[in-house]
Amino acid sequence: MSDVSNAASGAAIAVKGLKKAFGSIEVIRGIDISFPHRERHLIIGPNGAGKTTFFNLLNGQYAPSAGRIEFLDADVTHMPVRQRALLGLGRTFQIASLFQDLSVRDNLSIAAGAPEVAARSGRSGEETVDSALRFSGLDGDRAVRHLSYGEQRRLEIAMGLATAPKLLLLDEPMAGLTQIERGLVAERIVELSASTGILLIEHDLEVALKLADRLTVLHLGQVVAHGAVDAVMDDPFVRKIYLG
Ligand SMILES: Nc1ncnc2c1ncn2[C@@H]1O[C@H](COP(=O)(O)OP(=O)(O)OP(=O)(O)O)[C@@H](O)[C@H]1O
Repeated sequence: MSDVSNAASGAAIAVKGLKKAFGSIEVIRGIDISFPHRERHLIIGPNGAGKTTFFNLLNGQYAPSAGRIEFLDADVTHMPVRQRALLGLGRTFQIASLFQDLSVRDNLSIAAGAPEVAARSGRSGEETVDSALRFSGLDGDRAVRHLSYGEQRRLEIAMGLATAPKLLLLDEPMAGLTQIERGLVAERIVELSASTGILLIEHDLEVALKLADRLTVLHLGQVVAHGAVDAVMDDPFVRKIYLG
């Protein structure tokens, strides 16, 4: 790995020796990395590099084959998804998990409902929902089934926000959106990062590179570059992977 990072202090999340195999195929092949608090960090890599698998390990959806994961200095390696979420490790809800017959506001209320959310945010559930609603730019009374695809993607991110995360994992939030909707989501992500750290997987580099503080490139289950955006994009190996 070529390390072009600036020294980072105080990790929000840190992994050591992380590996994940499905049967005999090792998809994550030994990742050591940490992400500081309050950073907008972009993760890129070719299809099949292991980006989504990496997120699934971070949030507890998959158990690692080896290695250790620390979130806010606590060992969460074997902690279930819900418990990590209660600690403040958020992941956007998928459209499939939105309640289509309920209103936008009711969906946000469900996301904000856990007592830990109020404790973490220091705000009432209603305030958290109002703020997530403003963030979404949506009419709270509309039923989710009447929203466009782009609006539902925005609600997905707002649902993540309504859990008052300390770190939010966003997996391809721009996918399937128009150019205008991508711009809106990018603006929202920048706003969001005032109160939470963001780890973002995104294929649309034109939009995503503009909003990232730092960048990590995964390739064949390993980190091949990590650090400031310009330095990583100038890295000869990264250019080779992307430009051939
Ligand atoms: N549950 C699973 N069982 C078996 N193989 C899996 C599983 N999940 C992922 N893989 C394999 O792991 C590799 C990495 O997949 P992953 O989805 O993490 O890559 P990615 O970098 O997110 O790709 P993309 O950019 O296409 O979304 C792929 O070869 C994929 O087929």
